[in-house]
Amino acid sequence: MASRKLKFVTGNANKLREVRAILAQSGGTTREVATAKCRRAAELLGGPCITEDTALCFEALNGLPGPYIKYFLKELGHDGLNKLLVGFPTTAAWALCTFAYSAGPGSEPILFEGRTDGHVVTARGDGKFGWDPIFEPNGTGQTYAEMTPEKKNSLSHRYRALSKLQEYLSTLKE
Ligand SMILES: O=c1nc[nH]c2c1ncn2[C@H]1C[C@H](O)[C@@H](COP(=O)(O)OP(=O)(O)OP(=O)(O)O)O1
Ligand SMILES: [Mg+2]
Repeated sequence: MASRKLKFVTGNANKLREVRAILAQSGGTTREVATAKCRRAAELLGGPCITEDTALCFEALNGLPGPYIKYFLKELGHDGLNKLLVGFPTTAAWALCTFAYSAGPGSEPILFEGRTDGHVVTARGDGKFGWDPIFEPNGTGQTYAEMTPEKKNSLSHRYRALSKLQEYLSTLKE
C-alpha cells in the first residue's frame, strides 16, 4: 500500500520553518503519543481502528503536563494542579484532543486535532470526569464540569477533533 504520510510541498525554507514551529507548539509529543498508540492498536486488532488521546497544556509550563496529564492528575489532584501554577504570570491553558485513524496494520495513522482554550481554575462543579472541574473555556464563565453535557459537547476539544475526523471518514465512504 502507498504511504499515507502527508507531505508538505514547498520550495520556501521560511514557510517550512514557520509551519514546523507552529506544529511543534500544538504538541509534537502529543502527536507522537497518539500515532504510537493508534499504530499499536491497529496491529493488535489486525484491522482499521480509531484511538483518542487527550492532553491538558499549561501555557506557563510551555504546554506541560500535556499528554502526561493523566499521571499529574492522579498524583496531584485538582488542588495540586492549581498549585503548580502559583507564582507563574498566567493560568492560561488549552485542552487538546487527538483522534487517530489507522486503515489497518502498517498503515500510517492520520491525526485529527481539536483545541479549546481556557484557564485553570479552582475546582467548580461535578467532578465526575478527570480535570473537568478545573478547566474553564474562555468566554463561558463555566468549567466543563458546570456545563450540561450538551454545552460541553458543543465547544470541547473532543467535539472539535471529532468534527474533523467525521468529515474525513465521510470522504472515505464514497
Ligand atoms: O474531556 C475531558 N475532561 C476532563 N478530563 C479528561 C477529558 N478527556 C480526558 N480526560 C482525562 C482522562 C485522563 O486522566 C487524561 C487523558 O489521558 P488519556 O490517555 O487520553 O485517556 P485514558 O488513558 O483515560 O483513556 P485511553 O485508554 O483512551 O488512553 O485526561
Ligand atoms: Mg491513556
